[in-house]
Amino acid sequence: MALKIKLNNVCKTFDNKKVLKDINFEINEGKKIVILGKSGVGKSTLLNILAGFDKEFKGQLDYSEINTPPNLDIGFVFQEFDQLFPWMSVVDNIIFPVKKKAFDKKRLEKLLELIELEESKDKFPNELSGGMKQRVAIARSIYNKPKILFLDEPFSSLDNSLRSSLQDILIKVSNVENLTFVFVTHDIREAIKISDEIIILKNDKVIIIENSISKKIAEKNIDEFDKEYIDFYQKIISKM
Ligand SMILES: Nc1ncnc2c1ncn2[C@@H]1O[C@H](COP(=O)(O)OP(=O)(O)OP(=O)(O)O)[C@@H](O)[C@H]1O
Repeated sequence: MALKIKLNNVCKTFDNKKVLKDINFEINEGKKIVILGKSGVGKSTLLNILAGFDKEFKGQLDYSEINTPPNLDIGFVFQEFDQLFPWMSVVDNIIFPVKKKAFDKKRLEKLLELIELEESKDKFPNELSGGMKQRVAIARSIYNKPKILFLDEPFSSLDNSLRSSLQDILIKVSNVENLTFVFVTHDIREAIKISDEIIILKNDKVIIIENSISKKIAEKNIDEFDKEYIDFYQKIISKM
């Protein structure tokens, strides 16, 4: 059996305000999924429900081949740069979730190389840039080989060139590790670049689009695809 998360009529209300209404879709193993939508549409709310942080919702959420989260079957990367422990080195932050149970030196070395952290491994968070902190957060979230990784706008506070290099690292890591991930963003360009499936969210509406272009973008310059695809997504969002 393969990993599957199935949402059935998921609804969420805050103070009588319906934020999510009858959301239905599936997350399947190996997929790189982006949830795309304007600010305030409920992307983080949905991610928190999927990751098991918020249990107060209506509807059904079925997990196959994964223990109902939150637990170490999932990894989570937040937007904020302060998600690392300031009193721990890069290495200690990365191995923290499983420190006592199973420290795996080879695993650590592989991740430090893959996420380009070798030279910073003994530094502390206050010696790192925002981009470096987010790289450490990614390394920590996947050290234990979670079955699925959730990322909530992890690069949105970075400038464009740094953001692009972090996207490249995420693509590389997810290919090498065969990661299933769900990534929230309001940036169409980012969504097109890193996903193979885009879920466009607008309250009670969800449109799912297979993103065959992402593989081509990995080899070419995204600007070559800008006009056609960004116009396409903008039209969909404005019509929803
Ligand atoms: N704990 C809460 N209590 C009350 N309202 C909330 C709470 N969390 C979120 N909301 C409201 O739910 C709506 C959706 O918020 P959410 O953060 O999920 O949106 P988002 O699409 O992730 O936005 P952004 O892109 O700006 O982060 C917003 O109107 C927000 O104010």
